[in-house]
Amino acid sequence: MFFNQFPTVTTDPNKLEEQAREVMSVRSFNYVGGGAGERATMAANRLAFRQWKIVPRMLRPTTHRDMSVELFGTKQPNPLLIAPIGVQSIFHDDKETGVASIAKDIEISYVLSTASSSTIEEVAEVSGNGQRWFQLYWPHTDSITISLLVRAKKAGFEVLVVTLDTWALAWRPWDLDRGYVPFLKGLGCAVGFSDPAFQAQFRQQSGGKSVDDNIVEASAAWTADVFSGAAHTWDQLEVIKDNWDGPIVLKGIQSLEDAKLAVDAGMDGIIVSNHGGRQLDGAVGSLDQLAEIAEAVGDKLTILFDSGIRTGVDVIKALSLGAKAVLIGRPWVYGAGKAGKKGAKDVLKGILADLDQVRLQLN
Ligand SMILES: Cc1cc2nc3c(=O)[nH]c(=O)nc-3n(C[C@H](O)[C@H](O)[C@H](O)COP(=O)(O)O)c2cc1C
Ligand SMILES: O=C(O)C(=O)c1ccccc1
Repeated sequence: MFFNQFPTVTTDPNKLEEQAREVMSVRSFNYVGGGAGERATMAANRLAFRQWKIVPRMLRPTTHRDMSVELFGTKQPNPLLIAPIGVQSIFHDDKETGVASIAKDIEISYVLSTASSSTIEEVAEVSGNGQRWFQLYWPHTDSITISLLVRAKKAGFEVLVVTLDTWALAWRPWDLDRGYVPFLKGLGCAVGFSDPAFQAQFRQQSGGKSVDDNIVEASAAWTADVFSGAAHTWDQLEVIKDNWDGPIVLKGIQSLEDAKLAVDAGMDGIIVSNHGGRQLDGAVGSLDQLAEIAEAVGDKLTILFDSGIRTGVDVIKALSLGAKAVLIGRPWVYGAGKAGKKGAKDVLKGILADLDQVRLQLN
């Protein structure tokens, strides 16, 4: 796969961020480019990739470079997924619906975040028969959780991803210094604001007010339910299991102990991830945890990986260490920041093309 015209974005993974910074507003760029604390875990994520190196082999056939993979009974032509990334409207005008539409075009599975600026139903409509998963930021009110799950199922989202590492946003200096909390202004709240159970709760708590006419208050109520800082616990996964008919994947697993608990809890998959170093600064590089976890539980549930993937070689390294597929995060947001959904598409097509070239070199 080659680009036969100039791509909208640089093909150099190390220039992508800089190119996005030139055109994005400072606050939007800082939101995606920033991380927790000193950004030490962000650095550790990349260092972990650098520490693994490949030993090439020769004189083996290269015509068969199929990278397709079957995830939860559905075959996809490549081992990539689009990581759930909230508040797309602060990065580009095409929002989640735009990114979901290009995901369908290039046959990469789309994972929709609860913190989106498009609704579940809007994304389902553009996604059509494209493969789509729903990422849950797990509300504290069960009726709201259940309502989100019912909506996602009805809209054709096949796999549920439950994120465990973000009960509140971490200490992120790049945002804090500018007092930037997008969802307190209603940005990235479309999934919540369109939810009948949340709307009913808000009406009751606010003495009959509607969400649409009271965005600031509604944002505070939504954030209090979803990002209160209070974690759920392993036993509460029953609520989700009872209300989701399909595979469940836990996102944010970093320790072998938790991977084993996920097996005990009857989960179908885990995403070995540290949220791209955005939550716990000082946490280990995500790739450093992958091999141990995959060796211990890789035959009991599906292992997926994210945090730090930038190139085709990175994908190969994560697969070699035991991931069945990987999620791509910041790179496509930088592409979208530069050139909307076309930019996101070119970044993802670039990673696919790079991956194919790497596969060719590997023989
Ligand atoms: C701007 C931004 C927003 C994110 N929003 C979400 C989200 O809504 N839900 C979620 O589970 N993870 C979210 N993540 C984490 C990503 O899904 C993924 O774990 C992370 O981006 C991987 O790190 P990398 O992009 O450095 O490779 C977000 C990440 C970024 C950069
Ligand atoms: O910024 C994030 O990492 C994230 O996960 C998130 C959480 C809430 C709203 C938007 C994004």
